[in-house]
Amino acid sequence: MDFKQAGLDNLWQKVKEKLAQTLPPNSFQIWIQPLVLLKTEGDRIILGCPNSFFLQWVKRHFYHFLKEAWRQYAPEYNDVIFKTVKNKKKTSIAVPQPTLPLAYPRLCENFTFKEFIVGRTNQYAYTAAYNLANDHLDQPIFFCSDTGLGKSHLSQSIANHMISSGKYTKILYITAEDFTNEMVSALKEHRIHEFKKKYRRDCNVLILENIHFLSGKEKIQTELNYTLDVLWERRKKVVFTSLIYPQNIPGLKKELRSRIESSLMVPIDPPDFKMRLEILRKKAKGKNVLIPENVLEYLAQHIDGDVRRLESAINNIKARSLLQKRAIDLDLAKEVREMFTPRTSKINLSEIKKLVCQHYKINCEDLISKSRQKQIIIPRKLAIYLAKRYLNLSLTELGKNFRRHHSSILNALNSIEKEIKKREFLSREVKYLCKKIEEKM
Ligand SMILES: Nc1ncnc2c1ncn2[C@@H]1O[C@H](COP(=O)(O)OP(=O)(O)OP(=O)(O)O)[C@@H](O)[C@H]1O
Repeated sequence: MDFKQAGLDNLWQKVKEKLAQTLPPNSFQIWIQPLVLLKTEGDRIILGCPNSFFLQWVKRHFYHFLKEAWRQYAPEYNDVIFKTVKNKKKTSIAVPQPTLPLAYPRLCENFTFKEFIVGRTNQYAYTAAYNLANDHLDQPIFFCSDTGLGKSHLSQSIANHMISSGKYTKILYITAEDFTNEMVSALKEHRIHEFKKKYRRDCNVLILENIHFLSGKEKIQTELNYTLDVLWERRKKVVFTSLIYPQNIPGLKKELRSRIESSLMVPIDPPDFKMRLEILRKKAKGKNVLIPENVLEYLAQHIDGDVRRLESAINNIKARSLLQKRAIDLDLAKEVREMFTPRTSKINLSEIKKLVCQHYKINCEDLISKSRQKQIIIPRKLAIYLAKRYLNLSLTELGKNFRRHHSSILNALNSIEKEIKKREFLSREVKYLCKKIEEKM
């Protein structure tokens, strides 16, 4: 018998017993039990993992626990190294497949149903999400709203709820952009089968954010079509989010559009005064900051739209009161509110439009016309871009001001940003116009 190995096995047993007391039973069972003590190399312990996914996960989440536990029982070992072992020692240990949801690393733990303020404008969205998370709804959901109105919060609440209920495993939460990147690298690295398996066979719940990003990406759309067919055939749950409805997403192939349109279409509108007040109250409480009711009401009255603005108002109130040692009163609230309303105080939309039109020698009416002439399209897109940049108007507000649907606004913003990056001449024009605007501010 190899005494050194026997001693090591003994130590490993103790390390595992220690971890069994420290870690949640599920985590221990799934991630520590399958590890195999391979050998030592100098002051390093080498542990074997069943596959590379497992290895990455354990390294990321349990490395410090393992290192500390080893140090406690055998201080001569300073480090823990992981290696994959292909079936070598498998005979002695049953290796469970990782059953934890793959979504864990990407979810924000505060995005829960409990933290979500429900009111007139998002009641339907909340109810749909809650029912899907509790398995009372089979249909896919399509959450649609302008930015910062709770699409990610609700879709992640579904995932967080499912995880904590323990009923669902293999929840995939991913943005359409990451889905695209993952598919492109899978193609390049000849791992497309693995990719397909992950999204079609190994997935019980797919939450795909920002579907509008797939605009014009035909290959990805085709892959997603097949994936959705398989998931629906297997009665799996699917959730989409987007800034715009499928019929308004430019460059969305009709096959994918029709599949997505079979979902429950769920809009989320901007919060009304009552909800804004409630959101401010709750966020202030969450940040441990005591804000008088009249200040909260003032902020709710004057800061609307995007909920991120409300969160930021609370953060700014808190920071100013702490750093400048000031009382939280209406004066402070007015200063903070100013930061969210530059459009009324300094530069406004008509000045931006006028500046662009003067520069390109066109008529201001052309900006809102239907003209597709090149000499009009570029200034129009630039005016939209500058209005977004300096006035932080939402897509809906921009749409109203340029007499366009907000999907066309989104399209204009995406394409002009690309063109500015690509064309040196245009980038110089933008710099010049920005300088002119900033001089007026
Ligand atoms: N009803 C609500 N109650 C509490 N917090 C909310 C609510 N709606 C939004 N929020 C908060 O506002 C912030 C922005 O929300 P979220 O990220 O979900 O928006 P989004 O619609 O996904 O935006 P985007 O389109 O820009 O990704 C988050 O911190 C979220 O917690």
